Amino acid sequence: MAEDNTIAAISSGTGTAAVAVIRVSGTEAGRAVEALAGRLPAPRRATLATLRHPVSGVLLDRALVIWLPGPNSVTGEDMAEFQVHGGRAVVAGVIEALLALPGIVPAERGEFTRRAFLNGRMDLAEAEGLADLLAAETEAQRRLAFAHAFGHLGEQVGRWRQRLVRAMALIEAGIDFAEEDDVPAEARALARPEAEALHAELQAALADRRGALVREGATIAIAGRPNAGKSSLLNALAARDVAIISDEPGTTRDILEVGLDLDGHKATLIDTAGLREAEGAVEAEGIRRARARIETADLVLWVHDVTEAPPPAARPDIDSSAELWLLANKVDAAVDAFDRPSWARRDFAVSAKRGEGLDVLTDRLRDFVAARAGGAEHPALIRERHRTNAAEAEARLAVALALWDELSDELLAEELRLAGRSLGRITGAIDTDDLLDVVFREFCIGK
Ligand SMILES: Nc1nc2c(ncn2[C@@H]2O[C@H](COP(=O)(O)OP(=O)(O)OP(=O)(O)O)[C@@H](O)[C@H]2O)c(=O)[nH]1
Ligand SMILES: [K+]
Ligand SMILES: [Mg+2]
Repeated sequence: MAEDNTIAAISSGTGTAAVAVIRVSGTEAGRAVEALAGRLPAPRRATLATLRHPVSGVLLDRALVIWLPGPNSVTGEDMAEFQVHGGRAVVAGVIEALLALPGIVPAERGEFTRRAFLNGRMDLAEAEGLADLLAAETEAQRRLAFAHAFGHLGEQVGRWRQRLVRAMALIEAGIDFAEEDDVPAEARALARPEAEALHAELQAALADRRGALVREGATIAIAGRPNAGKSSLLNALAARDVAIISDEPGTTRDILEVGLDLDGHKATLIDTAGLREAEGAVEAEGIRRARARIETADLVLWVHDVTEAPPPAARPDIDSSAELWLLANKVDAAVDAFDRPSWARRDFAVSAKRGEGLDVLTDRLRDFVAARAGGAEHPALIRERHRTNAAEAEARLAVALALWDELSDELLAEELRLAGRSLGRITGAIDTDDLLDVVFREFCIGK
């Protein structure tokens, strides 16, 4: 699929650097190299060249030039790469020179990757993984993104579609060759286990929430009564003076968020308004927001001021299915022993003010996030788009399985085909030709 324009852009980010990489992709890439460097170097060899402006002849830079003829290039098109000195004026001069050539335009955001996808150099999920790789901030994010950028989801979708194709092949065989004797009558019965297995696999993949946890990070909400020391804890864990702390109950109203990197795992720590009967409209709104945010958290740290009373025996009144940990705070001021109340999964004796117990807490937080996000195999569905398509396929299969004995062969095959289309959308490929291949390969119909 050839694009009309040849695109050019700096690929190494803006700002001064030792080296800047300028990439060109499209049919004019070769001519662009000739125009600036005076000749086309041997393919795939970094070659030192003097670059001049093609119109004015002005000297631009001495640079490494790499000529990458398609289709075996990242985009699938002819490409060229100029590694120039990374000054702003050098980069601007080379780009200006490139754009002065006919047929070369500035690349749009993501356009190199888009062309790579259109030319079949990568599937949609890989393109998304590449975007994640560029955005990765933590080690866990980098690993997941790397897997996805190099085919992890595509391979999984391929295996799912194979199951569908086998099931459809069996059913289609029943349709196309209904008159012939040597096609087993139980084709439909043979197809069902494939559909069931796929359905179960999709359900399991949809139940796996690790992708969002790694990409967006776990949300850890700090909750408790006013003045328990929630904001003090946020500041202590973030090692920054983020939240206002005071001895006045009801200090925090807005939700405050800080990002934590817990040994390579991303987490978002949230400070919330103290929960009580509000004394005014503003505090009431703060409490409403706090409750809403606590509801969706992956973990709730319930901070309790032990100088006031022992921790409550009854579960705090919050709407959340997340694990609740009890933080008995201000142990620097009171050290009475207490039994862990039954609602608390874990308890920690801490002093947000003096830092006592916070190392242990941080270690357990890291374990929590690592256990939730980790696992032998990387998660498959890590974006809402993946989930939507997989959920569509899962719903189609659920219908097909529920009505397996009632639907005609045609309708049953159609349901499965639609499930396959939903799966195909995940990688951006909806091919159907493989269907007949499987009929012949697996079923020996022509015999
Ligand atoms: N002695 C002692 N005092 C603490 C500790 N943690 C917090 N405090 C004090 O408790 C008071 C309230 O602290 P905050 O961090 O503002 O409490 P909060 O839970 O955020 O309060 P609200 O935002 O009003 O709900 C302040 O005077 C803190 O200095 C602690 O570990 N030990
Ligand atoms: K306070
Ligand atoms: Mg506060």
